[in-house]
Amino acid sequence: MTKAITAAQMKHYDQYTINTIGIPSMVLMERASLALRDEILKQYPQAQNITIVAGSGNNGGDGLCVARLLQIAGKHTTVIEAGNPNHFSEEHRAQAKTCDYYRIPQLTTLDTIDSADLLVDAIFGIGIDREVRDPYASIINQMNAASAPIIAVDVPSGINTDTGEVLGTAIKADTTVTFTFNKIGLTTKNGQQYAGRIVVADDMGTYATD
Ligand SMILES: NC(=O)C1=CN([C@@H]2O[C@H](COP(=O)(O)OP(=O)(O)OC[C@H]3O[C@@H](n4cnc5c(N)ncnc54)[C@H](O)[C@@H]3O)[C@@H](O)[C@H]2O)[C@H](O)CC1
Ligand SMILES: [K+]
Repeated sequence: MTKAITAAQMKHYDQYTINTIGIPSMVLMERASLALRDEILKQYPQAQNITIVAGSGNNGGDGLCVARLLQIAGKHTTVIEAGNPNHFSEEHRAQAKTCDYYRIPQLTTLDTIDSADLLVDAIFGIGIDREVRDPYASIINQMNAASAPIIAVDVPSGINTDTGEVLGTAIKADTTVTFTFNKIGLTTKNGQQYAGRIVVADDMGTYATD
């Protein structure tokens, strides 16, 4: 049984790694996204048109980062920015700038949700802290209704990381790639139902010993 932790424990490990050990957050983000890219290429090799739906934080930052990595790997990637640009995290902003150089479309329209071969859920990760409302709720519902499989980044958006409960509405993922350790919420019956196949990406550089 692999170890499972809470959002607070994960944040502690991340902050310790970044602020005490000194591995930059962007390095962790790149390494998390490389693990995510590898899982996507392994599990969905046929997917050519991949739409990444990004929230405003670092879960969205992972999404923008993997959009670039997948384009370099020969995929056609499109980002849908679901978050408020005024709330973009520093890392999210940096990843969006990189996507500009790689000419990756960053849209606010939703029609590529229905035409994609694969959807990447990068809306919310361990930072979710309240009920999901519009516009996110309707975007999540549209993603769940689409024909494409969904791979969730770290935690299916809308699922409480610690309890597995649905915060209003949540992504029903085929696969979830969660970073460093599994999350307690994804070991619950409900969490597993929404996470689908869980892959723990455990070598992305976070210093995680107590
Ligand atoms: N070592 C690692 O595991 C790393 C993980 N990374 C990724 O970072 C996210 C956590 O990022 P964070 O910015 O803290 O939060 P989120 O992106 O999950 O949430 C974004 C943002 O959304 C706001 N918010 C929360 N709940 C709601 C809601 N219901 N409605 C609207 N908005 C909401 C809140 O303000 C949050 O700030 C982690 O999951 C990984 O994907 C890093 O990449 C690096 C290493
Ligand atoms: K997510």
